Amino acid sequence: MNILRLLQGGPPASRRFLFAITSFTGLGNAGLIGLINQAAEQSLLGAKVGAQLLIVYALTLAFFLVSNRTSLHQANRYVQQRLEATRRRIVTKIRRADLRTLERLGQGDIYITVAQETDHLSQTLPLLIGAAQSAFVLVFLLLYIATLSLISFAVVAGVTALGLSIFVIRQRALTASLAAVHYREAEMLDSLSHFTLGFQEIRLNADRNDGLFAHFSEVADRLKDEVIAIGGRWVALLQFSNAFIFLLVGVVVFVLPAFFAGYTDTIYKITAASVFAIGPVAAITSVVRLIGRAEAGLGHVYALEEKLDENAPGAAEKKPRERSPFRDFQTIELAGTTFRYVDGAGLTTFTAGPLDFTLRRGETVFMTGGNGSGKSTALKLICGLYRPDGGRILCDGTEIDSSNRQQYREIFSGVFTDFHLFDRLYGIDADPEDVARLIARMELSDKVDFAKGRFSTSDLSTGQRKRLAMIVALLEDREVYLFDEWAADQDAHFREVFYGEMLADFKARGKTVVAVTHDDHYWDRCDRRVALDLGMITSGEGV
Ligand SMILES: Nc1ncnc2c1ncn2[C@@H]1O[C@H](COP(=O)(O)OP(=O)(O)OP(=O)(O)O)[C@@H](O)[C@H]1O
Repeated sequence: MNILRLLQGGPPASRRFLFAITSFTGLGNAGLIGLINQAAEQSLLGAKVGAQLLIVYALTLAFFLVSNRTSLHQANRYVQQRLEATRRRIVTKIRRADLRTLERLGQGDIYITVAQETDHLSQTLPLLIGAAQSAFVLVFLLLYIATLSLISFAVVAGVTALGLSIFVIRQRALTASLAAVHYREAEMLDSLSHFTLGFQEIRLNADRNDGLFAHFSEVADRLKDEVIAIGGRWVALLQFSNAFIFLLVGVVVFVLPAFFAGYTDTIYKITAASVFAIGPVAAITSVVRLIGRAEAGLGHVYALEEKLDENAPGAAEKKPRERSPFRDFQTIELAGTTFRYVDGAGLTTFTAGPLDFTLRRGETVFMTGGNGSGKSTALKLICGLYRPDGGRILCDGTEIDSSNRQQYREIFSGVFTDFHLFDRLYGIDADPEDVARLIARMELSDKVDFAKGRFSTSDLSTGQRKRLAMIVALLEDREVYLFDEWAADQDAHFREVFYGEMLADFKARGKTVVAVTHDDHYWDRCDRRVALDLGMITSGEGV
């Protein structure tokens, strides 16, 4: 059970304390029921209910209230700590994952699972402690019945065990259906996102708009049907629990007296104890849906974690960063390096390489080729974002493997086609004056401000966003710069700045540059050009 797996992970002392305090609550609750029974019996026999019983009752009530309160507080604290630890663990795995693993998982799944599911769990799991308390009450009630009549205990325990087994089987079916709803919800969200992301396109084409809406309605309809079916299962489970408890009381009141002599003396107390069980049983069944939802939610969290674990880099790659020993490199060599994109069915969709290529310190290399020829893939291989499937990458003769790959990555910076602008300069201790100078150099002074480690920007065009990404890359001050069609979104003036001034600046500062470009009239601005086709280097001067 996923909930147990989550709860088991915490500090043993807190777990034991939670277990103990919750069982005390159940004990207090059952004690109160026993005392009520005793007082009622005395009244029935015409005896006066003594002050002693009243005091014991008041003390038991105080014990119950204190342990109940402590149990709920402790459960909330414990669950939030467990969820926080799970969130941290998953984010740690994400930040250490392979780029390919993350590309395969997709952002939507990660976001929904880490943010939405854990948030939902943080609200529902503490509520389940009420059900746990009720479970303890039931256990103590059974023990109480055992003190009254062993035969009744055996019958009631037997019927309860049978009822519980049926309940658990049905509850599992409900959990499985809830897991299926998760995928339907994701499908619905996906369909919904087309309305906002593709708003311009659907407003220009009414037929597309209608087609998308028809698809959305279909998906939403399927989700509704699934949720209604789950509602039906839940109602059936609820009805079963109600029927079960009255069946139990019926057995105690009508069946047992017919079979056992002397039973009539205790029938009153056992009946009362059975009736008191109605509350706890109702409390447990009322959270069944929540348990199912929490089980399914945690199932997704653990499934995501397993996918992240499948391709996790070796432990050596997780080492904290030191100053990279590769910063003074002279050559980077790709020797027969290959890389494959593999789809969900395990089929290779594209192969890059074998690539044989040497990059020397300080040179400016242009990478050219048609769409889909593998230029971006080659860049990600060169900088160690993709692990080669075959061949080797050597830096000054040292092979790059999982023990040094992170240190190797630390000599690279750049702007990829799918670059991301962070909200602040994480991990870069930049002098605000340098930043201001670069903002002016990129002609963004009227658009971008920098204060307290953060950029504040008004709406930027794609070209302007790329210029801001360039500022961040320059502030990183790395040895090798990779640019994937950086100039493609710049105007003629800024293209000239890039090819005419910036590349010369990089060279003057001894930086190595590999730039993917389609701008053939600037091809003379590099030391050499490497052309790719179908993932292979087809020509290159001095390769
Ligand atoms: N993340 C990915 N998952 C699966 N296949 C991919 C992925 N990225 C690229 N590909 C495939 O690999 C091939 C090479 O793509 P790549 O982006 O490296 O080419 P490119 O030369 O940079 O193209 P372009 O000039 O259009 O940017 C293409 O067939 C593409 O469909």
